[in-house]
Amino acid sequence: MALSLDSLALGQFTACRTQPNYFLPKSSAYFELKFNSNFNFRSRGALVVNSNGGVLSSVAEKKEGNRNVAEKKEDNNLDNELTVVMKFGGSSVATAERMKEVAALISAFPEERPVVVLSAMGKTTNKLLAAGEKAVNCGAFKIDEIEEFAFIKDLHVRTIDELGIDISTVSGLLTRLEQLLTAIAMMKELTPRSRDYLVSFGECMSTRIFTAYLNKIGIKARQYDAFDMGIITTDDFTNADILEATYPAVAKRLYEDWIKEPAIPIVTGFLGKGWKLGAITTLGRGGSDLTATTIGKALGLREIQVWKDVDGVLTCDPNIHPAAKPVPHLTFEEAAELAYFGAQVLHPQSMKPASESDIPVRVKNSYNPQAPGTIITKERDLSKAVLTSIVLKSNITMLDIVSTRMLGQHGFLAKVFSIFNDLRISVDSVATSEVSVSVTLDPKKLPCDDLIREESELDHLVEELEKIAVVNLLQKRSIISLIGNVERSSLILEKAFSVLRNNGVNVQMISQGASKVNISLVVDDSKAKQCVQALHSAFFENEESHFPSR
Ligand SMILES: Nc1ncnc2c1ncn2[C@@H]1O[C@H](COP(=O)(O)OP(=O)(O)O)[C@@H](O)[C@H]1O
Ligand SMILES: N[C@@H](CC(=O)OP(=O)(O)O)C(=O)O
Repeated sequence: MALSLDSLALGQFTACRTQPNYFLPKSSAYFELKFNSNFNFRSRGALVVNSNGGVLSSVAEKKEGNRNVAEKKEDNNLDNELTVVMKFGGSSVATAERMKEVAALISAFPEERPVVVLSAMGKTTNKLLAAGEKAVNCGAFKIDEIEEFAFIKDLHVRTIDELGIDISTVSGLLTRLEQLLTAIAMMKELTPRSRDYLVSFGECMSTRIFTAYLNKIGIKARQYDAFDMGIITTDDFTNADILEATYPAVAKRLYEDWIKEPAIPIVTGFLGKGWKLGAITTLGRGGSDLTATTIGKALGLREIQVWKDVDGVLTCDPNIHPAAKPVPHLTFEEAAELAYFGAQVLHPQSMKPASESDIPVRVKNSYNPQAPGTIITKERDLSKAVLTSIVLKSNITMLDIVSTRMLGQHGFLAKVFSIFNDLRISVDSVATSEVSVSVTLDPKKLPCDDLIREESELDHLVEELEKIAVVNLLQKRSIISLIGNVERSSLILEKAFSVLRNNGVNVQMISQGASKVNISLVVDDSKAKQCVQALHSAFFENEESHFPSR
């Protein structure tokens, strides 16, 4: 395949053809590059080209790893490159006033040149989903009567008025949103693909409004829809995974635009484009965190900041226990376990790109920017660490599966997990004995999108398992995850079981397994919040007990 390669806009290079360690579109080729870019930093990179020699994507990876900004300043004239990602969630951009605060935050760090990732304003995503559900049954001529649609229009038009920018910033999107809701009403159907297109309007509007405001106050900014910027995903609508081809694609687009005319990129969080169908996808609820860490990895930036409405990652969910306190420092592993086992503060997959590129993540409070927040890095000093945080995931289903001795022990576990695999059902935690295995699974992760099908999925799973085992299905359970220093697990368990015993709570399953930082305990939903409060009091507050006398 004759490939004619043009010199990159980034600079001259030498290229050698190799194979990448990730998915490559058909009839394309991958070249390792050694080139001295116009950014005056020596780096190597990768180039994906198609059979006509057209550059599909490229990436500039820093050879020296992540050096701090001060060091790089010595490499003459490096003060023109992007330095950090700043992600602002819905709570941080919920109103015009909040957007002004965020603009002030961005301009408060003149030495930084951020890539800004925004979520939809406030609870717009929830409102869009509710509007879509109502559109299915309301009739094509009654879209205007959907209160959530009216709320969305009013919020965005009012925000534009208060910021003093032109309504044309979002008028086209609002028209298309009404057309989409009408189409959903006519089809009487809201598919996962339509759902993703529907929610995308939230981030598309918030980023356009914010970009227009920044340019109005003299801060040069450029808006990007992530699905047109190189965030390439699987086609798993509502829960798509980022594909490796994203990193060179995003790097190419942002660096080339930055070279042509430096302007702060304002990128839609949460969104991507499926590589096969080319349709808009979303990264799972809270997915803007993953957008931020993905961009940080793609550009090899110094730090990824995730701005929230709390003073960092806390010792538990503040909605469960107001005494929750900020955790100053976490490892990527601790943060990933926290997020996976239910801490809404971070998207479950968001730590992976940051950990892979060893870029620190800082969780800050946009309502209290003076607070230090939480820094998340590869390692931290655990010498004084016992318990770091308590996480609660409710409404979990537990399965006790006892072998009927129809299979030799070696075959029992293999057969059990092959059934889960065949039904595409993921398992959260496992505890096994010689003749039984207990697993927990999150109904929200069942491969279906409604409650009725959820029950039938579970019935099908039990039916298959009962061919080789006696199955006990236990619903309305909670997993309490104790994230901490595994070297102190005996102390953690001794204290935790004392607290739970004093609360009259029976632990139905315990799992520590592969994770070195997480001990999971399964209890009844009805007791879970009380347990978290009592555990928090015992581990993070004064020593006296907070339990009812027994
Ligand atoms: N361990 C925790 N630490 C901090 N916040 C938590 C924790 N567990 C749950 N939360 C909740 O997560 C919220 C912040 O996450 P999120 O709603 O995604 O913020 P944003 O929309 O700004 O990205 C907090 O308001 C808090 O209620
Ligand atoms: N707006 C999307 C994406 C997101 O990450 O939002 P937030 O940053 O507010 O959690 C959602 O609600 O899921």
